Order: sequence, then structure tokens, then C-alpha cells
Amino acid sequence: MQKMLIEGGHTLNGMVRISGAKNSAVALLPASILADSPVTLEGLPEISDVHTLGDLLEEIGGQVSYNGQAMTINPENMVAMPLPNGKVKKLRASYYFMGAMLGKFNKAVIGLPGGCYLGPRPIDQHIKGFEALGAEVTNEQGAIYLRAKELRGARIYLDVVSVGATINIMLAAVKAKGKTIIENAAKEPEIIDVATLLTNMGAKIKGVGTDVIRIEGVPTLHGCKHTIIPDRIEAGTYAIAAAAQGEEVIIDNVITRHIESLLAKLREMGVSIEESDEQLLIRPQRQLKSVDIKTLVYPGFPTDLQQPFTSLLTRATGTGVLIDTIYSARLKHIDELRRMNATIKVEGGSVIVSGPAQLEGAKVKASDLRAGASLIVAGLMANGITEITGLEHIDRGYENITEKLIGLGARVWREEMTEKEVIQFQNS
Ligand SMILES: CC(=O)N[C@H]1[C@@H](OP(=O)(O)OP(=O)(O)OC[C@H]2O[C@@H](n3ccc(=O)[nH]c3=O)[C@H](O)[C@@H]2O)O[C@H](CO)[C@@H](O)[C@@H]1O
Ligand SMILES: C=C(OP(=O)(O)O)C(=O)O
Repeated sequence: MQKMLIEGGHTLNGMVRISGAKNSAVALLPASILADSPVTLEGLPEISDVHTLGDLLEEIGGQVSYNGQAMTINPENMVAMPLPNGKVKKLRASYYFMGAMLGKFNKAVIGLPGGCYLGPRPIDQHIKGFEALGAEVTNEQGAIYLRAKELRGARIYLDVVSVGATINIMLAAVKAKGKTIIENAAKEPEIIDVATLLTNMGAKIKGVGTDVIRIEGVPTLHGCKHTIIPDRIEAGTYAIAAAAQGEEVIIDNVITRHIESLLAKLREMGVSIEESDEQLLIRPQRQLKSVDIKTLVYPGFPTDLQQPFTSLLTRATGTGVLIDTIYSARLKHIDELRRMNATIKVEGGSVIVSGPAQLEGAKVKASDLRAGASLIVAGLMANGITEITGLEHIDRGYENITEKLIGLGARVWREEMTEKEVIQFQNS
């Protein structure tokens, strides 16, 4: 088990290249189950979630071959193997095996997913969608059993706008008989990416990117090649790090439109941002102004950037209030930031950050993926050394983060934890 060490205070300069989007990759891989011939996905990020899903595809009989950042999945010998336990619990996106296997085999057994604990993360809207399509769904000892004689298109209104439910229902509906309409659908770019893959596989989908998606079921889907979109959350994290500790940082391979809500806030704080085709040039002013943030569904400010943004606010002058309307309990980074000398209050659902504070290096724990990103941003700004444990969360979603930060001039490295540190970590 490793820890990350950051010697703070070094200025970031240069260029960082953004990898393929985690939240697309984790849906595209299960989507390949629906094809009857090989699917090649290009530009996948080298993160643990991708490897876990590759292993799960193999567990159900898929042939998976890696070629650099491309993966080819041959689904010809896949079977409706139950996956009640094991690797499905290591990540959130294993829930996409429900929609994809239901679409392909009319049945599936999938253990309830893991992933970041952000407060309760129900999947009732996924289940409501599967039931509307004709599946019988039961929860037996922590695994979801789905069975259908056949899937039939239906009209489904989502009670909450959900990325996962929108994608999962799409996966099940593309092969259902007749027409499915998903109303109050989510509009995140990753949903468009998944729909693009499915369309290239032969699915008939209209309206993605709006809140009404129309799907006409088809009997078979075929293999194809697809290149994944860049990761807007990774790009946003580096943009925040650049605003916090950068001089001139270029972020390469980014669809800037995907992070307009973040860029608007950074500009409001006094960060100069130049946008070109696939790049951002970020130049912060020495003094940043505080701003308020409310996370919303896309195209609003993403909840996945709320935690790293909290760290940035500690360096701004004034008081900034953050409200996470998607996951109000996504607050595990706050105590750790306080350990580093941040002045943060939590009142009701509001996180109130007073700055500027000079952060101090400390031993801190990443309890989830974006809490990890938040602590890295804080470590880059802090005096002295910050030691971060819980790297398994960070490695679920950030490709080569140590190397990418070193490339920007940060002093970051990893060390093996001693036995004593591992025990302390496990008991904390
Ligand atoms: C693998 C993946 O893509 N993860 C992302 C996805 O998670 P995920 O797909 O799990 O998040 P959702 O968009 O589904 O959740 C949005 C909100 O709806 C609620 N909800 C969701 C489903 C449901 O059946 N019932 C229900 O009440 C959730 O508790 C949450 O408050 O979108 C989140 C919100 O942008 C991001 O933080 C995650 O990074
Ligand atoms: C919450 C996240 O991931 P997951 O849904 O995979 O837990 C995230 O990417 O910030």
C-alpha cells in the first residue's frame, strides 16, 4: 500500500494532457456486452475502474485484449453469469452490467455496487426503468436479480435526474421491442458518448443531450470502433490546481464547452483563461476573490468538482459558500482540509470557506476519489509536506496523476507505507 507525498509551494507551469473520461469509459465497457461482434474502445484512461470492468467482462466470458489505451472486447462467448459478489463491489459503475446484461440476455444477477460513499446513493430509478421495460426485479441478499420474458419499450419518467439511471435504461432499451421514451433524462456529455457508441453499434436513439431520449429497439447490435471523449472532471481538476498554484498551465485535449460552468467561476475569481480548439491556457492572478458555488446537474457546476474547488477557495480572499445539491453529504474532505489549517464551517447544507488561509502540510486521508483530488490541490499550496493515504480511491479515476503533476513542476512522489502505517490507516 502506498502513500503520496507532496512538497507544497512549487509553482505549476507547462502542459498536461487529459485522458479519456472515466465516467464514459465505465459505461462504454459494459455497453460492449450488447454487441454480437468485437467492440474496440480507443483512448481509455489507465485507471483501476477500467481494469476492474475489463476483469468483469472476462468473468462473463468476454475476450478482452488491451493494446495501449485501446481495448477490444469480443462478446461472442459471453453468458449471463451471475455476479453477486466480488469485483462488482469495487466500483459504482458495475451497475451498468444490469442494463447491459438485461438487454442482451433478458436476465442478470449483479451485486449492489460500491464506488465513492457520498451519502446514500439509491438505484431506485434504475429499477423503476427496468420494471417499466418488463423486468421482474428483486433484491436478494444484497444482489439485484433481474428477469424478463422479453423487454418491451415503455415511457419512463425519471423522478430525479440521474446519469446512471439514464444510461442504464438506455442500455436495456436499445434491444427492447418497440419504442422507449426516457423523460427528465440526464444530459451529461458521457451520456452522449454512450449513445454515440450504441448508435455506431446499430441502435436507434434520438434526443440524447436533451431531457427526452427516444429509443426504437432493434433485434441485434454489432461491433464497432469508438474513441472516448476527454475527461471533463480530470480537466477541471487540473484547471483548479492551475488556478491554485499555477503560473501558466496549458490543459490539452479538453472539450472546453464541457466545463464552462467551472471556467465561469474561475474567471469570476480573477483567473485569466484562454480557450482554443482543444486547449485551455490558465493564468491566475496572485490574489483570488472568493465565489459561491451551487452544484447542479449538467450543464451546471458538477458535484465531482465541488471537493477540489473547496481547496481552491481556501486561497481566495473573502468568504465562499458551497452547496452541493446533488450529494449534500459529500463532505469527507472538510475535516482533512481543517487539519491543514483551512477555515471551513459547515452549516446546514452549506460549506463556508473563509480565506485566504496559508495551508500547512499534514497527514491526511482520501476517503473518496474527489476528496483525494481536493487534498492534492491543498497539498500543492501548503507549506511543507502533505502525506495522503487512501490512494486506491484516487487511482480509480486519475490516470498517472503523480507523473502528470511532476510534468507541471510539482514535487510529488509515492512511497510504500510501513506495516505500522498500514495498520493505522486501516483502523482510522
Ligand atoms: C460512474 C458515474 O458516472 N458516476 C457519476 C454519476 O453517478 P451516479 O450515476 O451514481 O449519480 P446520479 O446522477 O444517478 O445521481 C444524481 C442524484 O440522484 C439520486 N438518485 C440517483 C439514482 C436513483 O436511482 N435514485 C436517486 O435518488 C442520487 O442519490 C443523487 O442525489 O453521476 C454523479 C452525479 O453527476 C457523479 O457524481 C458520479 O461521478
Ligand atoms: C463519484 C464518482 O465516481 P463513482 O460514481 O464511480 O463512485 C466520481 O467520479 O467523482
